[in-house]
Amino acid sequence: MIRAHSVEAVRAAEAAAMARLPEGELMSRAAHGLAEVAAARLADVEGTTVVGLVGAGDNGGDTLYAVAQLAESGFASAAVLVPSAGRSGVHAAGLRAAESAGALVHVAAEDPEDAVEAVAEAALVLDGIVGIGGRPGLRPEAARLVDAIDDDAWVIAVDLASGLDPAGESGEDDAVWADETVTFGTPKPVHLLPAGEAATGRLTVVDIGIEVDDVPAAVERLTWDDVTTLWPVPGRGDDKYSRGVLGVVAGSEAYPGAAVLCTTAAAEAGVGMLRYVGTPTPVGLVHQAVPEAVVGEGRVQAWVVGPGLDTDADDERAREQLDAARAALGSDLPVVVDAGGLALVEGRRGAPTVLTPHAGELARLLTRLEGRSAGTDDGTQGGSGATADRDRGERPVTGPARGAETTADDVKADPLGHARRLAALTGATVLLKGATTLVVTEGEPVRSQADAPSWLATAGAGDVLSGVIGALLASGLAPHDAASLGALVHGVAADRASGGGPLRALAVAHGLRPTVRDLLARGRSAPG
Ligand SMILES: NC(=O)C1=CN([C@@H]2O[C@H](COP(=O)(O)OP(=O)(O)OC[C@H]3O[C@@H](n4cnc5c(N)ncnc54)[C@H](O)[C@@H]3O)[C@@H](O)[C@H]2O)[C@@H](O)CC1
Ligand SMILES: Nc1ncnc2c1ncn2[C@@H]1O[C@H](COP(=O)(O)OP(=O)(O)O)[C@@H](O)[C@H]1O
Ligand SMILES: [K+]
Repeated sequence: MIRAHSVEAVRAAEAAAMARLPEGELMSRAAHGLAEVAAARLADVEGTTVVGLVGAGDNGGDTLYAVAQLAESGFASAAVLVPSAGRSGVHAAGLRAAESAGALVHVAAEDPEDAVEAVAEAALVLDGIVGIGGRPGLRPEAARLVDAIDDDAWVIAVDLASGLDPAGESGEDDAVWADETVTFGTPKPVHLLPAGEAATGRLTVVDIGIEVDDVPAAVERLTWDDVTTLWPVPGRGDDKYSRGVLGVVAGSEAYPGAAVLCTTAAAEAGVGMLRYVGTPTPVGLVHQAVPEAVVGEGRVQAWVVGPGLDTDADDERAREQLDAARAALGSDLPVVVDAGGLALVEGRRGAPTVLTPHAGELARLLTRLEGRSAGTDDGTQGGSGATADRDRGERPVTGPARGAETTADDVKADPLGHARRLAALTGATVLLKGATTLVVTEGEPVRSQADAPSWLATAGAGDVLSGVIGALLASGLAPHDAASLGALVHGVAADRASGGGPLRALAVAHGLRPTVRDLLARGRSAPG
């Protein structure tokens, strides 16, 4: 698992490390690690000129020492001092080190043209304008220098790309766009969250000796190794029931294919048994595509409700199916709610729940639930779960924008904030789909998965995802683990099925079995 820590946690760990290490040791380790990465990249880029953009804080200090080391190693190195205070505005000892190593120094406040020219000539740029002490955005004098960076230059962000919000909460257009980020001690939230991930580029973590293993993470990302630990593997004593039965209420006369995609995915993910509830056309298709599935209601350990569900359909079979969907939502069983099922969510359930909206669905659901919470309804889910919620006195629905409309663009501008709002409103695990998929559960570190190729943005891919997560929930995984592990394996299966080319959702579903097999085999062959 990759764990990112908040700025506060990093500062506390840094203070603890500084108390037991000689003065300047942490910065020296950071600068050394940075210079080593830069030297390795210089072997690959055309040209050998390195320019460090140096801001007022310790991020600029790291950069000055790295420029010094690169100059000593024989690279044509320069520092461009960004602050309006010029020389006196940057890390003094770092500046002395850079100058005595032979690096050129350009002071933007004294000769802006000369500074811009120096930046434009660099084959490799170290962005040391601001790090974890930075506020989002770039000041005009910094932006001018950043604009001068050559398109072909390799840009290494020092700790994080300047201009980004270190917490990754607010997006920022005015930031350095790095090819690569060299960060110190531990990743920061911005590196893993949609607001900063693209501008971060490749991420390298340099160990500087700060200790954060026991500190709760702010953001987590599951890696392939986690599949070995988390994936439910049957044992000798298991049977199909003990492994978990999944009920799927999906598909409709309007969207029958969703039922095939969802049940195929659950079967490919290795669920113990599948029950399917639907209308005649998808029932026929599921019979053909997934002969393992048993049609009709019965005892299950978890439900998937919603892929391809047509909540406007009004014939008798459709009404029966919608009744089954509402009963699942009103039950005390774990449920994955996707697509059409989201329209049936009335607020808190008293049982484990994973909501899997994309940005538009999340916006619609928030608008509806927050509109309701502005009125008299207490927002709890109908059925037996609602009674249980009220009896336990769960808190009423609250939200910052009660009654206001939320749009898909609002969600895209602040995915994490909106996913958190829906999680707070419903008590559910919210999986917000996108290039980076977020999994938010109150009281848990946010999980962020970015395993899939852009080709996965194709119709039906979400139906497959809900089937995988349903299979994991039925086997007993907690919603937070089921959702994030499901997103990881779905993304890896998509990547393998794509191989750099077009993808269809059914291929992702069929890729699940070999993907899980290979990820588990990888764990078995790993040393230790
Ligand atoms: N915390 C740690 O464990 C370590 C930190 N180190 C480095 O120290 C950095 C943090 O240093 P600081 O706390 O000095 O903070 P920064 O260097 O990140 O930035 C603070 C300075 O930048 C200015 N500033 C803030 N936002 C700005 C903006 N948008 N445009 C222009 N200027 C802006 C502030 O006025 C302040 O002078 C880390 O990112 C890392 O690079 C390393 O030296 C090693 C260890
Ligand atoms: N740009 C992208 N890169 C990678 N994955 C993406 C991208 N855009 C969407 N996805 C993924 O593709 C899937 C699309 O699901 P969804 O929008 O529900 O489609 P559908 O409703 O047609 O099944 C989700 O798993 C989502 O995370
Ligand atoms: K930086």
